[in-house]
Amino acid sequence: MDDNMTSSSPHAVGDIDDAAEECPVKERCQEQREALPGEPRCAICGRYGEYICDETDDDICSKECKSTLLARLASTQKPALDHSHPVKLPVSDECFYVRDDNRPNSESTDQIESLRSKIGICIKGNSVPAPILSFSSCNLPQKLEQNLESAGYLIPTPVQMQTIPAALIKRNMLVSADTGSGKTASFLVPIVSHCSNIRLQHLAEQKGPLAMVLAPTREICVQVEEQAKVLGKGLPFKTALVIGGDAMAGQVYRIQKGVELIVGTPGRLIDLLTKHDINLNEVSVLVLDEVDSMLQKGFRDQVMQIFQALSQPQVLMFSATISEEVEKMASSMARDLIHVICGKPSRPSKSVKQVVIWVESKQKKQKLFEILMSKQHFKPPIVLFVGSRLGADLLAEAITVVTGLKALSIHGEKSMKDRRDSLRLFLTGEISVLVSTGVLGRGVDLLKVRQVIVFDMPSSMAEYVHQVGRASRMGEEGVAIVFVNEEDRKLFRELVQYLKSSGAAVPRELANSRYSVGPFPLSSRQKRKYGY
Ligand SMILES: Nc1ncnc2c1ncn2[C@@H]1O[C@H](COP(=O)(O)OP(=O)(O)OP(=O)(O)O)[C@@H](O)[C@H]1O
Repeated sequence: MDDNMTSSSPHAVGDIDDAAEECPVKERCQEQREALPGEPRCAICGRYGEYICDETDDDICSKECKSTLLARLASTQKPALDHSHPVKLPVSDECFYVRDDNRPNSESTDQIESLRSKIGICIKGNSVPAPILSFSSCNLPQKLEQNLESAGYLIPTPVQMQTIPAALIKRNMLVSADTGSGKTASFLVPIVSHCSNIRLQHLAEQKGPLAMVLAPTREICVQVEEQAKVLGKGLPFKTALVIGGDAMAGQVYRIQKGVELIVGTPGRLIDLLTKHDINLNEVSVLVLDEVDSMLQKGFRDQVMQIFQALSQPQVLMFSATISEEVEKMASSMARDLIHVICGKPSRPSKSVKQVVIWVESKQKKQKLFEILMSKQHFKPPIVLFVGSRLGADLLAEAITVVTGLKALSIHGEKSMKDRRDSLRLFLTGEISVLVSTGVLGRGVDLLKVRQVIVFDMPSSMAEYVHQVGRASRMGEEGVAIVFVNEEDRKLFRELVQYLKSSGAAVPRELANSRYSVGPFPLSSRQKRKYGY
C-alpha cells in the first residue's frame, strides 16, 4: 500500500514527514543558507533557492538576489519572458479544428467512431468532440506548440488525441488510460493553453491562481510541476508547488505574487489555505491525478474540502485504474461528465512482461540476490517495491552488503530532501537499485526503468497495475518480476485472471491454490472466514 495513504491524520496524508517550518522570505542573500546537494540553487549566488523569481521563473534565495537578477536582465535589455513569437489567441474558449491531411473529409459520427476505434478509445458521454491527430489542430498558443516540439512531443498519444480537444472546450472528464500513456500532458496542455490565453487577454480580474492539480504523492507533484514549467516556458504561466517538506513561506510568497497553476498534495494545500489568505475565486480547472487514490478514504474528505472551496471548476480526473465506485463518485462531482477509456486500463500495461515467481517469504531475499547477481536477469536500473518502510531500509542495506550494488531506499518517513536526492541519484544512474514503498508506485515517470521487482505484493490489484506500469513508458517493453506466496492469497483470483489475460505464465502453486478458484467476489462473511 502507498505509505502516504495509510494514516488518518490530515497532515499524514501525502505529507507524512511534513516538518517544514514556516520562515519568512529572506531579505538579504547572506541570511540564506548554503544549498545541499540536489536542492534548488539561487540563480545569482548559488545559495538555497527558496522561492522563484516570478518575472524569470528562476530559483532565487532572497529579495536581494532577485533585485540583482532583474537589474541584470534590464541592463541587457532582454525581456524576462520571451514574447518574440506572437501568440495566436483564440477569439473564445472554443477549440477550432484545422482538418489534418490524413483526416476523413467529412467527419460523420461513423468516421469519428472508426477513428476512435483505430486509436483504441472508447467514450461514454454526450457531444464529445472528435479526436485530434496533431497538436496543431486545436489552436494552441504558438509558444506552447513550440514547447511541445522541443520536449519531443511531435504527435499526441491516443489519450491526448481525445482528451485535449474535450478539455479545451471545458468538458468535465474522467479518463482511464494505461500507465505510461501520456496522461500528464493530457491535462497540462489544456491548462497551459487556458491560463496563458486568460492572462494574454487580461480576462481575469485578479492575479489569483487559475488552475489546480492535486496528486497523492510529493514525487508525482514534483514531476507534474516540472512538466508544466517545460510546457509553459515563455508564456505568462507560472506554477507553485505545494508539498510537505518544502518551506511553506516560499510557497505562499510565490502564490501571493501571482501564479497560474498550483500543483500539490491535498494535506499540505489545506494546511496552507487555512493558514493563509489565498484567493481561489479564479480557479476554473481542477485536476485530480490518480483519481482513484484521491477519492479513497483518507484523501476524499480533503479533496472534497478543496473542491468545495472552488466555484464550480471544470473537473478533469485521471488514472490507469478506475473502478465503478470511482466512476460513480466522479459523476456526482461533475455535471455532464465524459468518460474516456483508452486502451485496456485497470490491467497491467501490455508492454510489460509479468514474470511471477512463487517464493516463500523466508526465501525472498535469497531469490532477490540471485536475480540481482545474474547478468542475464538483472537489467538495471530497477525499482523494487516492498510493503513497509523498515523493510525498504533494511533491504536496501542488505542489497549493498550482499551484492555490492549501490541501492537506496525511498519512503514516506524520509525527508523531502532525502527523497529528492535518492530519486535524482537513481535517475542519473549513480545508483542502480531503488527500494521503494508505494511512494513511487504510482504516477512517477521513471524514464530509464525497464525492470521492476514486486518483492512484496501490494494490498490491491490496482496498486499492482501501477507498480508493474513503472517498467514501461510510451509502450516500450519492460519486465516485472513478481514474488508471490500464500500470504498474498486475497489477490490470487484477480492475479490469475490478469496473468491469463495478458498471456503470462501462472506458477503451478498459484494455479493450483484453492484461493485462485471459486466464486467471485466473496461476501463479507466469506472474506472474514478466509481471513481476507
Ligand atoms: N505526445 C508525446 N510524445 C512523446 N512523448 C510523450 C508524449 N506524451 C507524453 N510523453 C512522455 O511519455 C512518458 C509517459 O507519460 P506520463 O508520465 O504522462 O504517463 P502517464 O499516463 O501519466 O503514466 P502513469 O499512469 O504511469 O502516471 C513521459 O516520459 C512523457 O514525457
